[in-house]
Amino acid sequence: MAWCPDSLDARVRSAAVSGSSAALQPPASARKPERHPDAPAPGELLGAHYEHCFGCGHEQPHGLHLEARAGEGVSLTAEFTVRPAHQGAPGLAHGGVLATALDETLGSLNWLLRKIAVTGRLETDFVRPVPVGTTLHLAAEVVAVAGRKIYSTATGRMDGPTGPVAVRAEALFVEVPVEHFVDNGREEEIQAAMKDPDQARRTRAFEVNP
Ligand SMILES: CCCCCCCC/C=C\CCCCCCCC(=O)SCCNC(=O)CCNC(=O)[C@H](O)C(C)(C)COP(=O)(O)OP(=O)(O)OC[C@H]1O[C@@H](n2cnc3c(N)ncnc32)[C@H](O)[C@@H]1OP(=O)(O)O
Repeated sequence: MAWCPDSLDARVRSAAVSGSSAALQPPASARKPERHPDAPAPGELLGAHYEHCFGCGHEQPHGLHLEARAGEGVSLTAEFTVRPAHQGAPGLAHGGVLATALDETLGSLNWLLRKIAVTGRLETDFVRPVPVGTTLHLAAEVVAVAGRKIYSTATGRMDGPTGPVAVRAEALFVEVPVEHFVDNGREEEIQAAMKDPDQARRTRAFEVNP
């Protein structure tokens, strides 16, 4: 089938109105997210939560090297440039890589709440093919919080921050204690992380600012 921008626009509209699965609908008891008073100011870079993270780690040579910047409220932006290593079809980004970029961007939001949380559910709409060399302009926000459950949404646009939507996602993150990582992570990396003073400082920030 020939590439047709009109039908793509229709799909963007339908993705925006079709809604997500019931598991991603906040319950009636959900409340508005509250930006933590110690969250980075709008415009500030958030920094990596772990230097070897595939999404944001500076010391991860195979990673996406996403850098998120705090926005107003509980929102942020990030940019991701699709490199040849990210291909699925020739010259096009792999969908799993795009989902990773969305997952990382959504995960970074939890810094603004000062909560440690992991992805429970991630639903992704792939709306336009994304060629290698494209810079995706990602924008994400937390829409609701219910107990440990954090509901958030993200879009990735092409040709600038107000360009056409290429991917979008809705997610449910679940807040976890630090023990989630200590108990489940491979011993080798956990020990190294515990010995790293920078990692200890980042982790402590969450523990002393509940
Ligand atoms: C010094 C060393 C320490 C280092 C510290 C490092 C700090 C790092 C800081 C930040 C790291 C952030 C990393 C970001 C990376 C990007 C984001 C990712 O890719 S994260 C990886 C992918 N995700 C997972 O690996 C989760 C695997 N899943 C689990 O571990 C569990 O299933 C978990 C925690 C999600 C839930 O398990 P439960 O036993 O704690 O809690 P339950 O009771 O099952 O769920 C709580 C509520 O959430 C709902 N829920 C859970 N999963 C759901 C799902 N899939 N769909 C819908 N609802 C779900 C449940 O229905 C329940 O709701 P009701 O309270 O009853 O209303």
